Amino acid sequence: MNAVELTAVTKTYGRTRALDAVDLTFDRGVTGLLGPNGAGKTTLLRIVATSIGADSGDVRLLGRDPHGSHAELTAIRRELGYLPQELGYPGDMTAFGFVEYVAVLKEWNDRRRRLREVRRVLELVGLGTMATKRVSRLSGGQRRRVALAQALLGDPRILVLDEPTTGLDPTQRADLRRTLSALGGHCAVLLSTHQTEDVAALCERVVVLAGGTVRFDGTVTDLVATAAGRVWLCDDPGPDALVSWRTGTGRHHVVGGTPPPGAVAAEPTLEDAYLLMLGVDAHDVRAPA
Ligand SMILES: Nc1ncnc2c1ncn2[C@@H]1O[C@H](COP(=O)(O)OP(=O)(O)OP(=O)(O)O)[C@@H](O)[C@H]1O
Repeated sequence: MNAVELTAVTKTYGRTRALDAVDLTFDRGVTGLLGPNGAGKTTLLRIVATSIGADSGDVRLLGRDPHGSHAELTAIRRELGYLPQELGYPGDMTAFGFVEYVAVLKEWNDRRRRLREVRRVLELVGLGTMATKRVSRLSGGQRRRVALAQALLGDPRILVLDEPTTGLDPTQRADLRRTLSALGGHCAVLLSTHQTEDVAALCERVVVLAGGTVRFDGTVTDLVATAAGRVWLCDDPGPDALVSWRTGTGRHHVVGGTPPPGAVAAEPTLEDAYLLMLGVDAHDVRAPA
């Protein structure tokens, strides 16, 4: 049994088909979800987080049906952590107060165990010394880490993170990568991001979504390999490049098209492979509802 099993999952908002017959399974390990704006990433994550239901198809989480009984849904949610794209903070709570509030909602009824767990997750995200600060007085990156802390309560078996690195500085991103890679040893970590370098640095597996369908599902190495021989460094922008730009060294990084004279083959990055796979207009490709 995989921790997450999605079969022919479809979700439509009005005339927009956000997900179109998606089949995916996730188990232990860190999976990165890439895709342009409007690809369906948040919709997919919200379905896995039991925040919304699919219109059709089958969703199994830890072998259970989230649309089954209330008891089944509660059992799933006890083992699930979710960091939404945006999180509101009620009132003028401290970091500790906010995470404890979520712990109460998650039915951590034993006060001593609850306080210990809140301290543990705040330490885990590096906010141990900030616990008594009001959330409204924290920086954007610190607030994002408070949001992450609540997702880590109870050491979940499924961890759903929607753009977790937004607002984090490089040191905090490195810390987050260390935390998530450790969690991936026993937990299905599913994260969406626009940062291909985070996926390249952290994820064993990458899923590319566009127009509500899965365009790629495999290892980062396999996705990068699809760009082999299609990326160059040269003095001029490529005449028919998919995309090219002048780098800090003064040479042009050219992705796709025919190599200009004097071009030297460059080692492709995950971002190059992603751009080549989707093309520049991928966000316009959408199945009609
Ligand atoms: N509540 C909603 N009502 C109407 N349309 C929605 C709603 N939520 C999402 N959509 C539409 O569904 C499609 C998929 O949206 P979704 O937020 O899942 O994409 P995404 O890949 O997460 O995008 P982004 O990278 O911009 O966050 C988009 O066309 C979006 O406009």
